Amino acid sequence: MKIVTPKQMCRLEEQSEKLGVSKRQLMKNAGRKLAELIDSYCRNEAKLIPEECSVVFLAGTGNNGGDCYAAADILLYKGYKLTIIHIGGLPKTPLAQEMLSILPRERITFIEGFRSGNVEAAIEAAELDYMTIQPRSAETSDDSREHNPLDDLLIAEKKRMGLIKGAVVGAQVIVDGVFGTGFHGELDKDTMGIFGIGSGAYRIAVDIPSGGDSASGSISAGIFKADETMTFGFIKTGMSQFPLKKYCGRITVADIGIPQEALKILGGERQYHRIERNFLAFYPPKRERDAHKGEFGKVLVIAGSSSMRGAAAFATLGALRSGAGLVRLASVEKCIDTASVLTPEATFIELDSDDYGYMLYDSSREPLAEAMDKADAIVIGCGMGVTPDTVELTKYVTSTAKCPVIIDADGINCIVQDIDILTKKNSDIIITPHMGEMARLLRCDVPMIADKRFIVAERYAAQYGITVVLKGAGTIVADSNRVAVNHTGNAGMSVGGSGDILAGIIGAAVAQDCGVFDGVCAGVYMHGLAGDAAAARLGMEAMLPRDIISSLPEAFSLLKEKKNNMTV
Ligand SMILES: NC(=O)C1=CN([C@@H]2O[C@H](COP(=O)(O)OP(=O)(O)OC[C@H]3O[C@@H](n4cnc5c(N)ncnc54)[C@H](O)[C@@H]3O)[C@@H](O)[C@H]2O)[C@@H](O)CC1
Ligand SMILES: [K+]
Repeated sequence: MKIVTPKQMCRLEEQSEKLGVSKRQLMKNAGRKLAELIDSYCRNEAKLIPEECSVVFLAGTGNNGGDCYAAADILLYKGYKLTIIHIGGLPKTPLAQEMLSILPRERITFIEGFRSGNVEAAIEAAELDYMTIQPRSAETSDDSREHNPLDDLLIAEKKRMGLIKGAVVGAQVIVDGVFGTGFHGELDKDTMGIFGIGSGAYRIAVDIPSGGDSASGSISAGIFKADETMTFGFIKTGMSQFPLKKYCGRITVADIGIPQEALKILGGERQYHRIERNFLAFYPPKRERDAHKGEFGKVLVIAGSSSMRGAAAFATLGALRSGAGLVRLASVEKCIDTASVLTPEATFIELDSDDYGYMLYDSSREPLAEAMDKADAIVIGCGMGVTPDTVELTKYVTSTAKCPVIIDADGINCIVQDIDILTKKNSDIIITPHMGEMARLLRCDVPMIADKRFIVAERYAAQYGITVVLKGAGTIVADSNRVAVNHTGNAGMSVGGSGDILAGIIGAAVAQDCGVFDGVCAGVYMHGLAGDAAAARLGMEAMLPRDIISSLPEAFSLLKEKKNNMTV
């Protein structure tokens, strides 16, 4: 499924206008889809008739609010009880103003959900009064107090707040149309307060939950928490990322009539996708009845050290369980002893180690050169340690390999030591950092990466001409002109060892001639799908990385089922 950045969405809307579908029409269509969603929820899920349903729209000053007015126009004639709370002021965009102007004011309850300047002044004055004026003497009775006009304003303000609270608490549906793709910065306290009013209503966000950054997925404090988000045209990139994704609830994509032809405007730029069934049409490659092992790719895994033996075994098993024809593990003796018990199907190349159990460079070159020559994909780094020798080894591999190289874990830490590993490459390179490793690569803090996952992955991929797999919930795969986001996987996979398996699965997909970008996407998706199958069987708490491996057969069946049933 295609996803877009908010900027791309704006360009699509502009182009749509040029092609004859005006923004006004798009807003009307958005309103109609939103009204259909609300109507369907009330009738089919809440099992209520419109006359029993109170729908409260929280409408901001921009076009997101405009969508609410367009929806209200339709719901009103179906018989719904409607309240519109203006948040932040009255509409400012011409389209939203027009949509509001056609609503029959007498049939809708309108509430100002923002303070006027006078009220702000009254509150300030009251606070000042509270802080500076001495307590009145016992003889001064209330009757003798001078009438203060500010008191009237404060009473009116209390009443206004009471009205807002009453409307929200009594609603069956609350619709958040405060901010859409135009949001930036932080929510103000008033808006947060209104979002925070407790209510049993069904909460629908229009386009994106207000307070969310539709480009990056970062959020402001007090963001609207939706049960469902109806987004228009396409899912926005930020909605595929956490924390925003958590606040979207169920996501429905509404077709608002953007002409297919408008998409051509995005032709020359980076394309964004969600990885799903359609994306994996080529995967796994077909197995003919007379196929032999040589047809399904040879993966060379260079991994492990005497203190991290499991990592090498996991990467090897990940590759074997994902269809690779032949898998060779090059590692130190202790690691091979462990891996040969766990993965007898693999073959092994024993490399010399230093006194601490890490691979040595000089003596490894020759045996590796021969193995690299035969490989269709190389996985390097899992549990390898970072020493001057492993740095040299990684550089040697990327500068001489003739097939794609997947650099994981300590392989990435080696890049931190020597960027030549990426600049002097001889073939396609894929790096698979989690956010901590990416932060080390960029010499910055993890929160900086978390806030800008797309930008970071895209720019790093473009800068070095490589494929970046930025791991974490909503893993991003980026090369120089494409970005794909994964949605499979769960928190039970956040255990040491999961990443090694992913590197092996990607190695197998790439070795099976699936193409680098597509193969990487397939690997990321299958890893998550196997994790989901393991979590369903064992629970997120108890599952182990080895269960991801044992769930790979189920994941392949699930993928086949999805393809047969045409589900995502
Ligand atoms: N342009 C179009 O053709 C269409 C737009 N649509 C809707 O329009 C939305 C985008 O509308 P807008 O661009 O008007 O933007 P929004 O409605 O998201 O935001 C409106 C205003 O809020 C202000 N604002 C942003 N952050 C703020 C903050 N932290 N505190 C206070 N004010 C803040 C902005 O400056 C802007 O003036 C979409 O999300 C979608 O819902 C849909 O109607 C479909 C068609
Ligand atoms: K919204």
